[in-house]
Amino acid sequence: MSAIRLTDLTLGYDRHPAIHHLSGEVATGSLTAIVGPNGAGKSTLLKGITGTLLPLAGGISLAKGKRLAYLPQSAELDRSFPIHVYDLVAMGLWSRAGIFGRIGASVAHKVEHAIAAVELTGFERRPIGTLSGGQMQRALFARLLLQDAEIILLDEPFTAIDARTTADLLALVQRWHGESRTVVAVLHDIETVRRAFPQTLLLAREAVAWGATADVLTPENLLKARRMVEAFDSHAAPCQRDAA
Ligand SMILES: Nc1ncnc2c1ncn2[C@@H]1O[C@H](COP(=O)(O)OP(=O)(O)OP(=O)(O)O)[C@@H](O)[C@H]1O
Repeated sequence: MSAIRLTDLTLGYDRHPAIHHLSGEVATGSLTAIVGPNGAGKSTLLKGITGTLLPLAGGISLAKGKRLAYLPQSAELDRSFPIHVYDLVAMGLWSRAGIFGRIGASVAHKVEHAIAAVELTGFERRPIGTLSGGQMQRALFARLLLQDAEIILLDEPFTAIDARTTADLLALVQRWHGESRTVVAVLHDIETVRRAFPQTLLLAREAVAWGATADVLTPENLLKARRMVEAFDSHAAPCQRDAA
C-alpha cells in the first residue's frame, strides 16, 4: 500500500516548474531518501507533499487518515522566536490536544520523556535562540516524537550537525522505521543514504531513478542528475516537454 502517491506531478513557483512529470509511490512503512544536486526540487517536493505548495499539474495523494509531520530546513526556522525548549517540544502535541489543551501531568510526562529521548534534559527552560545547531535539531526531533505521525518528512535533518548528533538522530529515524512509520528525508550525504536508507529517489527536476538505493545511486545516475539540473531552464513556459 502506498503512503504517498505522485501522479505526473508538476510543482513550481509563479507558474514556472521546479519539478515536472514526477510519478511514483512511497510505500507505507518505507524509509526513503531524496537526493539530487542543489536546485533539483527536493525541498519543493516536500512542500508539495505537505500541501503548502499546490501542484501546477498532476496530483499528490496521501493515505487517508494518516497524520503527517514535517521538519523544514533549519534555515527556514526563526530561532529568534521567544520560546523555551519545553514549549517548542510541547507544540508537538497541539495536533491532538489543541492549542489550548491543558498541560496535565500525563502531558508533562510525555514532553519530559521526549526531551530525555533526545538527551536535552536540563535544557527545558533555555530559550531556543541560545541553543547550538545540534541542540536545536534535537529539540525539533523531540517535537516530532510527540507529533506521533504515521508519515514523517525531513528536509536536510543532518546538514551542519556534528557526527554524534547525526548518529543519535539517525537512530530515531531508524526507530520510526522499525515502528512501520513512513519516513522520507532529503539528504546530501550519499554515504548516510547508502548505509541507512533502503529506498532512494534521485531527483533532478524529474526522477532520474527511484527504487532500491543500490540500484539508484550509481555513478552514471549521479552524473546524469547533475547534467539534467544544469540543463534545466526554470523560466521555460509551464513545461518544456508539453510544449515539444
Ligand atoms: N519560493 C520560491 N520562489 C521561486 N522559486 C523558488 C522558490 N523556492 C525554490 N525555488 C526554485 O525552485 C528550484 C528548486 O528549489 P528547491 O529548494 O526545491 O531545490 P533543492 O533540491 O531543495 O535544493 P538544495 O539542495 O539547494 O536545498 C530552484 O531553482 C529554486 O530557485
